[in-house]
Amino acid sequence: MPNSIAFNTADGLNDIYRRPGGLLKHKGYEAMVHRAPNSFTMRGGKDHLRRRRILGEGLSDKSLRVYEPRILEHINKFCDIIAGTVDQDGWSSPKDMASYCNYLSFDVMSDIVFGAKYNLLEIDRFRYVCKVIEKSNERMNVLVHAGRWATLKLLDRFLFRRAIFARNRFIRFVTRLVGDRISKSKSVHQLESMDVFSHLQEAKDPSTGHSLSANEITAESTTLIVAGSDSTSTSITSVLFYLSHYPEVCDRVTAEIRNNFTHANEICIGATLFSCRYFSACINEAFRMSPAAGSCLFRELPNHGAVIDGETLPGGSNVGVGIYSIHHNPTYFPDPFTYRPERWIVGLDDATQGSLEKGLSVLNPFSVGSRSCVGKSLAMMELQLTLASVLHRYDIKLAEGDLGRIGEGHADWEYGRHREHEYQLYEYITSSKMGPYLQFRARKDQP
Ligand code: HEM
Repeated sequence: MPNSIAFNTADGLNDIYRRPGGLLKHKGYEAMVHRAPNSFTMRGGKDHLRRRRILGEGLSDKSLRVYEPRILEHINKFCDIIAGTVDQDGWSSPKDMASYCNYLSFDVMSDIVFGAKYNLLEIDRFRYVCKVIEKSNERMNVLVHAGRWATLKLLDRFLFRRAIFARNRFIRFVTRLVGDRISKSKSVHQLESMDVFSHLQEAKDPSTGHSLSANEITAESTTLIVAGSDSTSTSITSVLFYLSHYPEVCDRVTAEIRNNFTHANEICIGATLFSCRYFSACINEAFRMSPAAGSCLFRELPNHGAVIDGETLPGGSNVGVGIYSIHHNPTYFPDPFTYRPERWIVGLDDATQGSLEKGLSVLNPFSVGSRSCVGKSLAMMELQLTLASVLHRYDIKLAEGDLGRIGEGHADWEYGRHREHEYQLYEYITSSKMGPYLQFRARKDQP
């Protein structure tokens, strides 16, 4: 795109995303609008701020405390299922974490957003939804980044026939989901049923007193499912990929979790989990290495132009920072393609306060500023609870043979995909992925 410039510096990140007043998202985001814009696709302005405030309530710390027990139920089911039947040494059969984490995240998101129990973890019937979201995003990604395709309707239909079919299937699924939720809201008014949808239904515009329309509520809740499930699943699989490829790191973080929680049912969001510094470092390092949304999130400069990272640029240009790129910039992260959680803890390895601050200044898997991820706390809750529960209950190992190689790069693949110890993600707004295939064994010293 000749009018778009990507920066790869901390100053660029600040000038673009933390700018007072914010920059508009670039026009390509409009390609994602269906029926009504939502907080993700709105380019900016007061409407976006209002919408974001409403969502913020549904995803506030207070709401998350209500959701936590429900999230833990899904996670416990996930833990039971991944262990499944075991061989004579107690190891489960290899499980594809990409699929199981997709099911888990979808179950959590549909429960938290709609109060719906689809139980993809146990039942096949609705698993197709994860696949159609991914397929549909292949096309969306092209439309967002190269909007002109959208105007070439015949070509669009020809090239993306299957993606369009997938999108229509997803829309039919969501229409039914919303319909079910609306009928439920007429009969149920208990706290247990609280979900993000109920916040959207109850919200009123403070200036006009108007509620959101049915189309707006649908658009908003749909985007939460799409934005929230795939990205969280990728982030969980990514940590599991690195732990299974760096056994000494895995041993260390497992010991930390087991030393801090005697029983798995003690695991919850709170001071003890936050005190597990190595655990947090493992998550940060996976976010850095394989961010779920790794591309350049373009913003449009105002008509009068702007100075970005010392460069004067004309109005209308698109500017952004590639999240994957800056996470691998050696200025901020020496030896950027090695998974090294120690870099996030001062005093361990060669990490100093200065190097830590440098790294933190550009670590942005959730983006930064006024358009950063509104679901970050929910995502972190699911991610931390899932990983801590798995590590507490199970020893893990990579499947043997070719199965264990799935998700890795290969020396004879093209440059950039050649690193065996790098989890391979494929950018489609969020990411698609395969593997890792892991085996689980109940820990021997089970308390
Ligand atoms: C680890 C998991 C997640 C990651 C890595 C992630 C990442 C991101 C990123 C990078 C953005 C900025 C996108 C852009 O500017 O185009 C974003 C925005 C957003 N995310 Fe997330 N996200 C995650 C989980 C979630 C969850 C669980 C939800 C819903 C509950 C969610 C809802 C949203 C929404 C609505 C926006 C748009 C916010 C706005 O523009 O004001 N995300 N996310």
